[in-house]
Order: sequence, then C-alpha cells, then structure tokens
Amino acid sequence: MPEETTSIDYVMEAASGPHFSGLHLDAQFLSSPRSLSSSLLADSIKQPFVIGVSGGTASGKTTVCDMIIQQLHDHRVVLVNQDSFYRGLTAEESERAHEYNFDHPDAFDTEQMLECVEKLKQGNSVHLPIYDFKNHRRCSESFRQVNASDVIILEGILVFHDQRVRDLMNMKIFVDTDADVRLARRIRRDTVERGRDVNSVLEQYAKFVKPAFDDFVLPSKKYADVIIPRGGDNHVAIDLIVQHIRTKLGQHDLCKIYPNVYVIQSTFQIRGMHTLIRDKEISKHDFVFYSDRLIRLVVEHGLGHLPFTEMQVVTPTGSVYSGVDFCKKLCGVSIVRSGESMENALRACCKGIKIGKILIHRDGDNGKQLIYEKLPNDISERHVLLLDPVLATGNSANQAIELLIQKGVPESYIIFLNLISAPEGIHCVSKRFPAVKIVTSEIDVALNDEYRVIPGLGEFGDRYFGTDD
Ligand SMILES: Nc1ncnc2c1ncn2[C@@H]1O[C@H](COP(=O)(O)OP(=O)(O)O)[C@@H](O)[C@H]1O
Ligand SMILES: Nc1ccn([C@@H]2O[C@H](COP(=O)(O)O)[C@@H](O)[C@H]2O)c(=O)n1
Ligand SMILES: [Mg+2]
Repeated sequence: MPEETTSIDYVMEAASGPHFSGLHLDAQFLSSPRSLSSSLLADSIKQPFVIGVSGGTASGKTTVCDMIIQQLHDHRVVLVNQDSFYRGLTAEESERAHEYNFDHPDAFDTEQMLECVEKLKQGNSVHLPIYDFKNHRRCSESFRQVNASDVIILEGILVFHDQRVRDLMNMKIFVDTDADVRLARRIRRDTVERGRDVNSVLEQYAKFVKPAFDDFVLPSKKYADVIIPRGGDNHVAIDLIVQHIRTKLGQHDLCKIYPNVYVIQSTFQIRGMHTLIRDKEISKHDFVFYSDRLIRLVVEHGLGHLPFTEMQVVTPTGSVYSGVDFCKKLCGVSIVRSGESMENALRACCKGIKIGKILIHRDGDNGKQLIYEKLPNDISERHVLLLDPVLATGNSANQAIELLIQKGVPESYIIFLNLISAPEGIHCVSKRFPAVKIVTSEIDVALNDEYRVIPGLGEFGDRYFGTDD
C-alpha cells in the first residue's frame, strides 16, 4: 500500500457514510446461527417507517399521499388504502346500499388490515383486496400485490380509530379541509368516478357521512402528530413532512424503536475517527487521541439533553441577550475501568463536576456483580451522566442504573454516554429502563458468541490505558 494511503489524513478523507458502523453484513456472518438472534437482526436491520393519513372524506388524503410519495422519490414507498378492507356487500345488501353505513368502523375488516400492515412491517409482501365502489364489492378474482418497503403509508377515514392500528404507526397525519369544500369535491368525485347521482350523494352525506365524521373521524384527530390544513394545497406542510421522513429513514432503526436512543450526527470527521480507533494497527497515542475527540463529542451531545432555564445577560454593547443557563445539579458516574477514560472530557465541559465510580465485576458474561461504589451523598438530586465507552450486553449498564435508581436518582435523570453500542445492549437497557437516555456515536452490528461487539474495537480499557501488550 502506498504510504499516503495509510496516513491519517487519507483515512479521515476516505471515511464517509451515515452513522451506522462500518461492517457490512455479508452472507457468511448472516449464516452463522449463533452470531445473532434472527429476531434481533430483523429488528435492527429492517423497520419500515409507517405513516397513517386520516381525515374526512374528500379532504385530500389520497392527494397528499401521492404528493408525499412523489417527493420521497428515491425511497421505496407503498400506499395501503383502508378502502381495500371494506367488507363486500352481498347482492341483497347491494340492492339496499343506500341504507348501509359505509362510514362506520364496522364497515371495514380491521383485523385483516392489521394483519396486512403487520406482515408488511415484518418485511413480507401481501395481497390486498381490490374494492369496487360502484358495486360495493371486493373483486373476487384479483388482488393488488404490495411488496415490503422502506415506507408504508396507510390512508383512510378511520385509520386512527383502532388503537392497535395506531400503534403500528410512526407518524400520524390528519388532513383538515373545510366541510363545504369536502362536500363539493365528494359530489364531483362520486358522480364522475363512483357512478352516483347528486341526490344520492347528498342523502348519504346527511344520513351517514357527516354523523360518522362527527362521531368517529373528528375525535380521532387528537391522535395526529401533524395536522395539514388545506390538504394538497399546503406545500409547506408536505415539504416538512417529506423532510422529516427522510431524516427518520436515515436514522438507525433502533432510534425509531426507542425514542431515548440518540446517535450523534455523523460527519466525515466522526467516521474517520471511528475508522482510526477501530484499526488494530493504530498506535496507542493515536487511539487515545481520537477516542478523546469522539468522547468529547458524545459528552457535548449528552449535555444537550439536560434541562436549562432561560436567562438574559447584558452584552458589552449594552444590549440584552436572551439565552439559557446550564443545569447545575450534575454528576458524572464512571463504570470502572473504561468509563474513567471519559472523565476528562466531562471535566473539561463541566467545571468542577463531581464524579462517582461504580465497579462491576464481570463474572462470566451474564453474571455481573457490584464490587464497589462511591457516589456523592446528594446524588438523588442530580442529573447523572453515566460513562462507559462500550455498551455490549447491557448487563453492567443495567446494574449501574439499578444502583443509581436505588440511590434515589429518577430514571429520567440518567443519561448513559458511550462511544459504541451493540443493538443487544440497547435493547437490554431501553426495555428495562425506557426513560434512561442513551447517547452514542455509532451503533454496531451485533455481539458475537463471546459477547464482544462486532465490528467493535476490542477491549477499550486495555487499549486506552495501555495494558493490552
Ligand atoms: N387541493 C385540491 N384542489 C382541488 N381538488 C382537489 C384537491 N385535493 C383533492 N382534490 C380532489 O378532490 C377529490 C377528493 O380528493 P382525494 O385526495 O381523493 O380525497 P380523500 O382521499 O381524502 O377522499 C378528488 O377528486 C381530488 O382530485
Ligand atoms: N361502497 C362504498 C364505500 C365507501 N363509500 C364512501 O367512501 C368514503 C371513504 O373514501 P374517501 O376516499 O372519501 O376517504 C366514505 O365516506 C364512504 O361514505 C361509499 O360511498 N360507497
Ligand atoms: Mg381517498
């Protein structure tokens, strides 16, 4: 290899990409049965982003969905319409269709819809029924095949009605359009596309559509994360939504599952530093130098999650600057020994911060035993920054968190800072302590048979403190 290609500058420049760790899963790794449990792997690799779009009839739901799909452009997106799950009427019922309430939740086969969306979420393709609005029936011969995708949009008047359906959604949008505009559009659409006459549309609207809107659709608006006034005319709202979806798609799937997991925004610099500290050939000096830089970034990010109070100061120009005051009741707690490598960065950011210690003995890989702890007496009043550079199984972290909680620290006051997290560790900590925030700089692929993080960086403490010779 030519000399310049091994230089640090070269590595820093060549490193690129989002904040996932650098190991690409290859067939060999995936086929190793003990490398990683398959459900965990599925969780970590594929979690489509599910968007629910609701709103009154003819509010512009389908139009808004089409616009989102067009703008997302480079992502695989599928649209699932609640209409597909209308229960078909028998010939006899069809004769008296004007007496049937198509706007009541019972008009839909919600169980079937749930099953379809769950399958899509798990990465399977599904066959959706095709509904004919003219005959009020499902087409018996054909289905629409929908493949698993990055984004699933579920659209319909009552998609927020059932809690189980809502729970499948990562984002809920309500399209809010004036009732008179909706009625005018509905008359035009139903007469042109659905084989109705104006009188029947008005009669159905007064008898069923409006009352069901008031009873079921409008009350479900409260579940929306975003309300779009004026539907498809609201380009600003649609742009913002598309931008948000793009950001979410760029995030690690575990951040979608656990909202308290934060991966610092990746840059070429960060990727480059990770490339260096993971390299087994790097000198001890460089390992410490680049680890320190990364630790500092994680610490700064973690501090950003602390509460603040607003305050004003007067600048030398005599003007008032409206700013914020840092939270003062803080404490660092390092999990000995590798956590101690993060103390300097914390001290550099928080002048005079108290730092406690917890030592947990690793006895095998599941049995962890608390050996030593020294914590400030008033720790229960402090926000705690828990320090350990590598989150592997999550057992030590959980033990440390449990101790802090026993000492009276509220769960939501704990921020766990690390450089590298294994998905297993994130699952373990976040499931047990959902209010604890985890801030990391990269999420790696998995743990191996020996509970070591893959690709990881080996024994951090030994490499940092020079005891690996
Ligand atoms: N912003 C808009 N301006 C004019 N017509 C619209 C607009 N949005 C939707 N429409 C029309 O109104 C009708 C209902 O819109 P659609 O998106 O199908 O609503 P929904 O899916 O909520 O029932 C369609 O005929 C559509 O072309
Ligand atoms: N056979 C049917 C089935 C449904 N409807 C009406 O469709 C509306 C829902 O579709 P949108 O695109 O408007 O959301 C709903 O209000 C039903 O009244 C129908 O008329 N005939
Ligand atoms: Mg529609």
